Amino acid sequence: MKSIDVDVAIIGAGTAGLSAYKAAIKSGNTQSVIMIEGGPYGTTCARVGCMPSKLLIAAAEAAHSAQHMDPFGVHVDGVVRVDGKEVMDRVKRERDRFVGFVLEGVENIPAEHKLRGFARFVAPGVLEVDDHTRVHAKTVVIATGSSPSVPPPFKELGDRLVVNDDVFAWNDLPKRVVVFGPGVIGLELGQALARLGVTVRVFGMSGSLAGISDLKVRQAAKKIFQDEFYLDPDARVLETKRVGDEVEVRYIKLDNSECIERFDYVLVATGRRPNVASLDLASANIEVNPQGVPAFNRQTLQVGALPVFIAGDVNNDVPLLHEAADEGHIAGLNAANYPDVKPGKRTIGLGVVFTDPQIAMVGLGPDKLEKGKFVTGELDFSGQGRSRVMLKNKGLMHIYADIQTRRFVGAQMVGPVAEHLAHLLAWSGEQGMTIDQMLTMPFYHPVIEEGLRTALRDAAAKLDAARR
Ligand SMILES: Cc1cc2nc3c(=O)[nH]c(=O)nc-3n(C[C@H](O)[C@H](O)[C@H](O)COP(=O)(O)OP(=O)(O)OC[C@H]3O[C@@H](n4cnc5c(N)ncnc54)[C@H](O)[C@@H]3O)c2cc1C
Ligand SMILES: NC(=O)c1ccc[n+]([C@@H]2O[C@H](COP(=O)([O-])OP(=O)(O)OC[C@H]3O[C@@H](n4cnc5c(N)ncnc54)[C@H](O)[C@@H]3O)[C@@H](O)[C@H]2O)c1
Repeated sequence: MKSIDVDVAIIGAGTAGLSAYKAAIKSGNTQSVIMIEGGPYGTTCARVGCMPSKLLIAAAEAAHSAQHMDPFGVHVDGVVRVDGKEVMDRVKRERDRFVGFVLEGVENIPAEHKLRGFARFVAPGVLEVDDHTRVHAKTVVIATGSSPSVPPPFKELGDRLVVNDDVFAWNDLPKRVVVFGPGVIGLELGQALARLGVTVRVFGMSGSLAGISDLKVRQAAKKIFQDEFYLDPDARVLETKRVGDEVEVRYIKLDNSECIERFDYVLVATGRRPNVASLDLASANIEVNPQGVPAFNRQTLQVGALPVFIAGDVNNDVPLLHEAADEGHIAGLNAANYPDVKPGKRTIGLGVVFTDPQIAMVGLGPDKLEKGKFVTGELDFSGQGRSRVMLKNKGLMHIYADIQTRRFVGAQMVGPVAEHLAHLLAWSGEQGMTIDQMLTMPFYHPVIEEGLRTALRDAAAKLDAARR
């Protein structure tokens, strides 16, 4: 077996790993860096995550718009035809373009900085890659990402069971798909498939919906999506079994009747699991929690006091692309500068679900705020001027403000252009702005941001009332 000595070893060449690599190299503080990748290059985001999902959603939105023009007095005379093969062809073509950019970047990394194979610890600071190379590293960055977590009973469905990766490998759209898990993935893909003409049922557990913790916002979202496709966030599924090339599901419908339906595929989107199992962390004396994830400092990304850092989905903290990139940067820099470990800049929480209407979450939700210490400014999008003009007037926005400081602390919403509203709010939060300061900002007319102002005004009035 070949043996090499390096300053920094990075396990995983996804978004976090590549970001760690760039930061370590840029630090100028290290002689040697190696980035180890076992799977295909290209990143989860570009290959089977953010980008292909948004491409499928874009096709779905085009189909939906074309089918819903009548209220404007604009009619499509004839049928709006969705060609599944063409839809999937564009998804894959454009996806490959995005992956191509990542591959180009990897290609430009010197060969001596790259190692192919799956790494695992065999001792503190010592990794074995497949069975060909032993790497002795002064510091290690773990950036191995996450994988779909599939509950065991679904595994009996064989090739009728699919996860997100499989959807983006389809050459054509199937006719009927049952989705388990109305989280971010299930809701985005479920709605997109439904809009593309696939018969879709989405089943969840215990009422949870796309991670929305504000019950009133969640209820508003549930109603909007239920008006469009079959969604039961608290489903009573009695049996799921394979019958020939189909899957039969017996369940209690929302109207309480029992029903049996057959589907081409079961899309399991019941959450993701950090890729830690095969790393053999125990060999490096790394203690882990019940999920197998080491305890780490979220400012430095350091694992305990060890020369080990953990970044991206694998640390199971905030599994989002921009967080993986930020964490990779901090981890890479600290690994290169070890033992001079410094806290890096973390930003306010920001999450967007690309459904229509979109769902967005910023900062803290009501579940994380102390009862009686905050007020909630509200906007119901049904009467919001610009949204109504565009017939996008569905949704609810909640803005949370701290009674003591009058500062914006968080927001949850379902509504039009939530991706943009959420950015304005996140940037305000980053600046530590009060609701009053936010209200001094300009608001054009007529724009959806005027709805944000309504919610801010409501919050300001409630803050005043809370003080009296
Ligand atoms: C369907 C879907 C849609 C998404 N949409 C969005 C979105 O719109 N916006 C957003 O912000 N986020 C989105 N995400 C989340 C986002 O994709 C992830 O947060 C991000 O890709 C995580 O990057 P990472 O570097 O941690 O992991 P990855 O990119 O998965 O990289 C990990 C790498 O480590 C490698 N590896 C694993 N184990 C080993 C080992 N032992 N040895 C060597 N290599 C190993 C893997 O092969 C992989 O290449 C989405 C995710 C999915 C699944
Ligand atoms: N737009 C985005 O930013 C975006 C898009 C997709 C994915 N992601 C990232 O990927 C992560 C994983 O997404 P996800 O949707 O797989 O996970 P998730 O944790 O968001 O949702 C999983 C859902 O499945 C439900 N569930 C669990 N077991 C179930 C069962 N047996 N039957 C039915 N429902 C069940 C849960 O209650 C939950 O609602 C997200 O947390 C997010 O960070 C982000």
